[in-house]
Amino acid sequence: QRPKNFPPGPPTLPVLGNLLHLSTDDPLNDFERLRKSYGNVFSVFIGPQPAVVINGLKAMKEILVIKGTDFAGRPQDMFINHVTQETGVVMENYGTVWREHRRFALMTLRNFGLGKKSMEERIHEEIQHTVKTLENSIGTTLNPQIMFHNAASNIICQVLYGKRFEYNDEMIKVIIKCFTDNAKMTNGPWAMIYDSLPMVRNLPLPFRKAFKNYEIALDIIKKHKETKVTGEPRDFIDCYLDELEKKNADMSFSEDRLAGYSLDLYFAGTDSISNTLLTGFLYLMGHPHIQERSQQEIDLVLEGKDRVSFEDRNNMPYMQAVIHEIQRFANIGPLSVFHATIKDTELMGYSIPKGTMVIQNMRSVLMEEGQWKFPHEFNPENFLNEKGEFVKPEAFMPFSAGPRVCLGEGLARMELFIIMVTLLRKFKFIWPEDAGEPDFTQIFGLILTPKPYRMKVQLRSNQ
Ligand code: HEM
Repeated sequence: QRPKNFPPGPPTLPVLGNLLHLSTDDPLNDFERLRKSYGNVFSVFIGPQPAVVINGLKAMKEILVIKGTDFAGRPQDMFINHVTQETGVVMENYGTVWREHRRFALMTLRNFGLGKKSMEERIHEEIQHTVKTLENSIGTTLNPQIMFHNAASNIICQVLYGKRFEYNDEMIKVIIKCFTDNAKMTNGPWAMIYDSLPMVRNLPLPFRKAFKNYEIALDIIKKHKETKVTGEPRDFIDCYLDELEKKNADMSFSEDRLAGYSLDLYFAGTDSISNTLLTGFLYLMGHPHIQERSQQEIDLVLEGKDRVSFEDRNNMPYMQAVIHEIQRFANIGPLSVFHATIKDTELMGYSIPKGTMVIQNMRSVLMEEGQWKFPHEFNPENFLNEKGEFVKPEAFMPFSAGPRVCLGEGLARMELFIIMVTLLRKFKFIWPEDAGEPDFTQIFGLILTPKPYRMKVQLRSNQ
C-alpha cells in the first residue's frame, strides 16, 4: 500500500511488490518505461519496501542539493548493510559516525596529496607499469581490462596501505575475488530475496557465502596493523590508527570500522576508475578523429615537457571535454548509491516519509534532452562553448552532488586526466581490423562495464 500522497507507480503484488516489473539484468530500461507512464518522480516496491525513483535534473537537484540533508541518509537493514557489518562509510546512515569518517577521509586524502610524495607522483609511478604492459603488447592485441584494474587498484592501495601490489599478489587476488563475488550477489536475486523476506535471512541459503567472504577480507586488512610504528604514518590506515590511539572518547573510530572503511574506499576507488578508462579507450578507438584531435592538443601543450601535470588541464580544453564526455557516456554508477530520507519531507508536491529509499536514475540526467547540445551522441562539443573553452553543464553529475557527493572526486579526476594524457601522448590506440564494429553496449551492475574488447597499440611516431 502506497503511503498518502506518495509518488505514483505500478500496482504491487503482496510480498513481491514490483519485483516482477524490474529485471535484475538491466532495470534501467524498466525505469525508463515506468518514467514514461508515471513521470519523473515515481515509486516502486522492492518486496515490501517502498522506493522513490528520481529522474531528470530538476528532481535530482532537489533531492541532492536543495533538500540535500533531508535525502542524505542510506537505506538500512538491507543485505549490503548486514554483509559489511555496518562498518563502512558508503552505506553509513547520515549522522555523527558518517560525518566524522567522511571528514577524516577528505582531510587525509588531501594531506597525502601535499605530502613528500604527492598524489601525482604516485599516479605517475603506477602508469610506468601500464606503459610497460602496452609496450609489450605492440605487434599483438590486448584486452586492457586487467591492466586498467591493476593501475586503479594500485593507486588507491598506495594511499591506503602505502604500497603497490604485484599483479599476481595473493592478498589482493583474494580480496578482489571476495568482493567481486559479493558485488554480483548484491546485485542479483539472492540479495532481493534477503531484502524482501526477512524470515529467510538466517537460513543456509547461498547469500551466507557473502558474509564469509567479507570476514576473509577484513582479517587480511587487520594484519596491516602488525607492522605499524606509532607517529610515523605511512598511509591512510596508519593515520587512522594514530587517531585511534589519541583515545578521544567522543570519536566514533574503531579498529573494526577501519577495516570496513578501507575496504569501502578500495572498492569505491578501483572499479569506478578502471571502467571509466575501459569505456574511454573504447570510444576513442571508435572515434579516431577525436583521439587525433586530443593528441594534437596534448603535443602542443606538453611540448618540451617531460610529463603531464594536473595543472596542465587548464590549458587543455579539448582533452577536458573528451574526459567529461567519456564520463557522461560511461555513466559508471547508473543508480548512484541509494539514498534514504532522514525525516518526513516533500518532493515536487509529494509526501516522502522518513526512511524511504531513494533511487537515482543517473542516465536520465546525463542524457536528458534540453540539457545537452548532443544528448545521445558521443561528442566533446557538449563541453565546449563557441570560443572552444571548456564549460561544465549543470547536468554533468557522475559524482553526484550535495552532502553525499563522491568523496574521491578529486583523486578520480586527477587519475583520469594524468593516465589518459600520458597514454595518449605515447600511444595510438586502434580498433583491430578483424574485430568487427566496436560494440558500445554496457553490462549492467552496481557499476556499468563495457563488453570485453581487445585493442591494438602503436608507438606514436613523434615519441
Ligand atoms: C570515475 C570515478 C568515480 C565516480 C564516477 C564515482 C561516483 C560516485 C557516486 C555517484 C557516489 C554516490 C554519491 C551519492 O550517494 O550521492 C560515490 C560515492 C563515494 N565514492 Fe566515488 N566515484 C568515483 C571514484 C571514487 C574514488 C577514486 C574513491 C576513493 C577515494 C571514491 C570514494 C567514494 C566514497 C567513499 C563514496 C561514499 C560517500 C558517502 O557516502 O558519503 N570514489 N562515488
